[in-house]
Amino acid sequence: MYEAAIPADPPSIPAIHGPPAQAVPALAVEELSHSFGKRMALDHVSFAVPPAGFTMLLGLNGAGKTTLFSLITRLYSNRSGAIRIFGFDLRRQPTRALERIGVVFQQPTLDLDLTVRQNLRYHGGLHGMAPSDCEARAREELERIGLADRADDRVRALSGGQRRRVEIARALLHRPKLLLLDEPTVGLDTESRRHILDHVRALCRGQDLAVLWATHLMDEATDEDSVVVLHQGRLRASGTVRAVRAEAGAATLPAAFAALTTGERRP
Ligand SMILES: Nc1ncnc2c1ncn2[C@@H]1O[C@H](COP(=O)(O)OP(=O)(O)OP(=O)(O)O)[C@@H](O)[C@H]1O
Repeated sequence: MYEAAIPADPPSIPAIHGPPAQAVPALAVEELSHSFGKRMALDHVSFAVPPAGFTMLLGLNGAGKTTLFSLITRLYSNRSGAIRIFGFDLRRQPTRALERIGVVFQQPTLDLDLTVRQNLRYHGGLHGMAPSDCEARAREELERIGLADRADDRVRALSGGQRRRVEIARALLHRPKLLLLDEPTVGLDTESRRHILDHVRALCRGQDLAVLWATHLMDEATDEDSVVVLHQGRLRASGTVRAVRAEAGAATLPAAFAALTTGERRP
């Protein structure tokens, strides 16, 4: 009911005269804070993810990456600050905001005793997709990840890397425009890691998709990426890899990251 009072379109109408309108970010996080008791997991964090392209969310253990994902997916509700997805405020327009995102959580969430197809159908049902559309999309995404021939196998029979790929296919089933992945390569061998990363980068290029990929593995970032660096709940840097390197006065991203995440909280 609350949503009916809100304009259907995000606030990005370009002016006919005047400066060109900025593209609405896929994700805008504004002054976001979150505490667990006295522990501040996120402290006035602000950054934006461009509407298409690959953004790495970099942070050591405990930086606040999972807490941030939990707030963006509404597992927790934010009491301070704002989260906008393609201009839709998550608190005021949750349906419009959430339908635009797909999520791969840190912990695997497939039902191991259901088949691949049944897992995808279940997700499509939750998103209100018509069964025929859901079937067609499942076929499309399974073909894209090279697992169409495993659609009727139980997930339990798949390798760790294959399960991750199914989770990515599932996250994309309802055609989101922003894909969030929380440490999606943890626990995978080098080849599976590379395969998953290459797959998501290709999606990003070919599907006009914005990706936010949380990791603490520096070697997963490239010079073309945008990065957001979190440390102990605070934003330490955000922007292109080049800008972040320049800000830290470092020659490489790992060196910049080390410089930005050393020591205690900045005042
Ligand atoms: N449910 C919770 N209850 C209490 N404290 C929590 C809870 N979840 C996270 N924290 C704390 O919040 C801080 C941020 O944790 P978070 O899991 O968001 O970090 P992270 O960057 O995802 O780390 P990791 O890479 O280890 O998953 C940590 O100090 C953590 O101990």
